[in-house]
Amino acid sequence: MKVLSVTSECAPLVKTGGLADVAGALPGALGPLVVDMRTLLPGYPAVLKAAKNAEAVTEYRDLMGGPATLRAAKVRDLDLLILDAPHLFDREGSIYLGPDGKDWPDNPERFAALSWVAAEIARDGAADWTPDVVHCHDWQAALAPYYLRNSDIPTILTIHNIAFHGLAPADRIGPLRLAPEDFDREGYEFWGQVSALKAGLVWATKLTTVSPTYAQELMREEFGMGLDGVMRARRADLSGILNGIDEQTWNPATDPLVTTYKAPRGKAKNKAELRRIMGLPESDGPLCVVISRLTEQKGLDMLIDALPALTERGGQLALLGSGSAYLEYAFHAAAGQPNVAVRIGYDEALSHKMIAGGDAILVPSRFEPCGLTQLYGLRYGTVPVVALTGGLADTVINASPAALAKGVATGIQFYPVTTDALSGALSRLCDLWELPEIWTRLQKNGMSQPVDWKLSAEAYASLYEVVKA
Ligand SMILES: Nc1ncnc2c1ncn2[C@@H]1O[C@H](COP(=O)(O)OP(=O)(O)O[C@H]2O[C@H](CO)[C@@H](O)[C@H](O)[C@H]2O)[C@@H](O)[C@H]1O
Repeated sequence: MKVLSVTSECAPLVKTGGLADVAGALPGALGPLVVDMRTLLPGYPAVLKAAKNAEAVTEYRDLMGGPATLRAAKVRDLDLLILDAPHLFDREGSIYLGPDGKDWPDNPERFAALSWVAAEIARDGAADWTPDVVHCHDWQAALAPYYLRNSDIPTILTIHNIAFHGLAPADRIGPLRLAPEDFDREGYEFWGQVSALKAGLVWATKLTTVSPTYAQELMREEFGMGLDGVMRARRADLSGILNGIDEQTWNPATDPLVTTYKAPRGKAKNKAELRRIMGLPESDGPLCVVISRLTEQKGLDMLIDALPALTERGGQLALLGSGSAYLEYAFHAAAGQPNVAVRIGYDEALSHKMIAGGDAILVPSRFEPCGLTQLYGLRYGTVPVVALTGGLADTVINASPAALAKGVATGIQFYPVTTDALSGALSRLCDLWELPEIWTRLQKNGMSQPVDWKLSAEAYASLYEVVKA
């Protein structure tokens, strides 16, 4: 089975969020299932630098406004096809945002070009390789199923986050190589604009998202971001396949970035080190960590108001994140308290030290397609405190009296997703922290819960067989 994975980011080469982790881990997870996956990725400067010996395999004279070259390279264990299009991708800084912090104005063209080339590879092959299935991720790759609409090549679109639609004004229909007759409610039109994501949702052979609960939520108005009707119409083709984590990178027993451990007591050194790095004093309460993009989705504005429920019981917070100016400012201000430490920025190495050194990890998201940091938390014996939504609902077993009695709980869930309920969850956390036997049980249960890719890779491999048949 040959599968072309089409993505705008891929760890460890280029990452802004969880999409990169998934795109980077899938090929390795699918290898043992005899799936030959190649990854089509934009030729950002960091990618071309990492793939210095990339070989040119196809030239395009005019790809959305300039010439481009498709290059093939192997970087670490990833088989890459890199779209080297300097007019679209040779830019320093963020891969999606210009220096003004706003989307690059030509983002629609940049990722339409990626999708167009995916369709070309699917039709004509590249480097003596032709995929059986095209697996697209998020809006950046969602035009590929549309460009392949008149072929019998099967496509899968995975929704990592339905909040991002890839909208463009209607006057871009021509430049984006779209057929004007499909600009309607049944097609890629969304309230008078072009929606790349909707095109994929309508034309892909199958749709997936990254947890079973989010698959159900997407069909509801509260979560569908205006596309719940499309999701309901495609209900029969939609499934939820839970993300796993890459255990080569995230394993407390082998992680080179932390003092390694196999049992919860091994966390003590990491906790002391984390306190030192973050400048936090000794304290009796639980040390909670957050590693997150700072956006509305992640619900961290509620955490600012709920913090007293933690700090008044001796608890501490260490937060690493970046994003909205308002939240960055609010957390800076919160860091004035002695038991709160905040790092604004993106720091992969620190994120490992935080997961290893924290007692608990907080993920109070308003919606969460899957969520990866709670999975890291489980693996590292860092008890997750999560909102009851999406993949957070599917991956954590709430410490209810019944689950505690049975000895199966792995964390704390709260609902509704409000400041009061989050405060309540932080109080429960402090209660459980004061019961060391139960606390250690939670940690051990989490550490032994499978969070790797095995089952999910099998689910993707079966889906590839279904669409290919
Ligand atoms: N400041 C920082 N420094 C270092 N590392 C940082 C960081 N901020 C975030 N990260 C890392 O980025 C990743 C974020 O992944 P998540 O799944 O939590 O959310 P995201 O919303 O980006 O992903 C979307 O796609 C993924 C993948 O499908 C879904 O799990 C998720 O629900 C969906 O919203 C994690 O690996 C995290 O450690």
